Amino acid sequence: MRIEWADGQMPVLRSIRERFARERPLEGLTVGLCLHVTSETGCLVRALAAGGASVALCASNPYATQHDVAAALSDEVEVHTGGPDDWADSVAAVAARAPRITLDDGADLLSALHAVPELLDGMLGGTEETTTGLVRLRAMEAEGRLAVPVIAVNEARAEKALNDRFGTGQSVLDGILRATNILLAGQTVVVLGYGWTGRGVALAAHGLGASVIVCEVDPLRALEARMEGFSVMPASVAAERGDVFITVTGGQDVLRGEHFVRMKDGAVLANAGHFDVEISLPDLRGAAVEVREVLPLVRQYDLGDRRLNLLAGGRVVNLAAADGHPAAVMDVSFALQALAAEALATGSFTPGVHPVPDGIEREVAALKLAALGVEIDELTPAQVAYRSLTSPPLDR
Ligand SMILES: NC(=O)c1ccc[n+]([C@@H]2O[C@H](COP(=O)([O-])OP(=O)(O)OC[C@H]3O[C@@H](n4cnc5c(N)ncnc54)[C@H](O)[C@@H]3O)[C@@H](O)[C@H]2O)c1
Repeated sequence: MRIEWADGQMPVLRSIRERFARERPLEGLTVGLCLHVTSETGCLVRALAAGGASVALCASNPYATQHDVAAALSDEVEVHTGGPDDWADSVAAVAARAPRITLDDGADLLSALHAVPELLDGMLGGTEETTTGLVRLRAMEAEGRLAVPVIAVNEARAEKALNDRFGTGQSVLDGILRATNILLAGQTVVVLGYGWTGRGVALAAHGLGASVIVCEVDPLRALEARMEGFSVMPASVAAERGDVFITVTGGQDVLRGEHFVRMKDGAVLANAGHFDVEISLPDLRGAAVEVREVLPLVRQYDLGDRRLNLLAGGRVVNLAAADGHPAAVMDVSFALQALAAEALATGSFTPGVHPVPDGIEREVAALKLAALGVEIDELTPAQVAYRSLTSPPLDR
């Protein structure tokens, strides 16, 4: 049922699945997937299978597997979802199928294939869903070890604009609200880090009626935040004003002792960055006279004269306290994945990391607009001709 529910929220991927079923662009190819095993991934698996692929799936993170989804998919395709102890075996089992195309979230499958070079024979390439995976793959490329093309889905404009901004923006607040049930309207929310993700969090908090303060270390990003209507100030000043603090920088110790001592009684601390090092837990523990769990996902640090409330132990709050990105956002990510797989099957790429071809970005955006019932203009032939002129005509 969960996959059917996600399918209802993923019209772009559904339309690609329907086209794949007619055109069968992946006919006869084994496609290996090492992704979070979720209902949205189930929809991607079905799209690839409709395109003629023989799909083998393992989990990119054994802790995030939705086991009911894995069980449902195992009736349709090959599924290897090991637990934490035998997770590496499940990745190796998919690698052993010698997939011609891989879809990774963290580069584990492609790394496993590179460990057995004969498995790379005839490989068309892979796609990568996450920053961490691209860091690994670029390191392999720099060392001359990356033997196949990889399409960097994670860096697509559509992915940044929709997934990081709107998906993370909404789901981070969802996590905070589920954990605390506070009213955000009228509160001051401090967003630390104004990248794609931080601006999504700021936008969502503003939309719920909060006053938003942004803290940055990059002058250009800080300027953008200010021009987009947010207050900008150093974290040490924001510490005294905020009711809710959200770190989303990718760095460490963004909130630390010097900030905790300035915060108001009852302040809420949440992290949306990848690792649980953005809020200094050692500093919080060091400053506290007492620590207690006040709600299932809320740990309260009593500093003597004030109490600070840490959500989900400082882990990424939209996954730890909510359900991560909505299916409608994964629709765009996985549409990019499906079309990137098709591009690898039908095109010719050289080994190395490649951006998502512009045509795919445009196709996904156009399909998403169509699903939303939005029409846009097209350039007239005269406008197309004008754009190709090297200098504008002097007379009209
Ligand atoms: N929770 C999710 O679902 C989710 C989704 C996407 C990304 N992320 C994570 O969020 C983090 C940020 O991702 P991004 O794509 O926005 O990155 P980004 O690099 O575009 O933006 C990070 C911003 O933080 C700023 N920054 C760095 N250190 C700072 C500090 N000490 N104080 C204030 N600002 C600081 C940087 O100048 C930059 O503008 C990463 O850890 C990423 O993995 C989480």
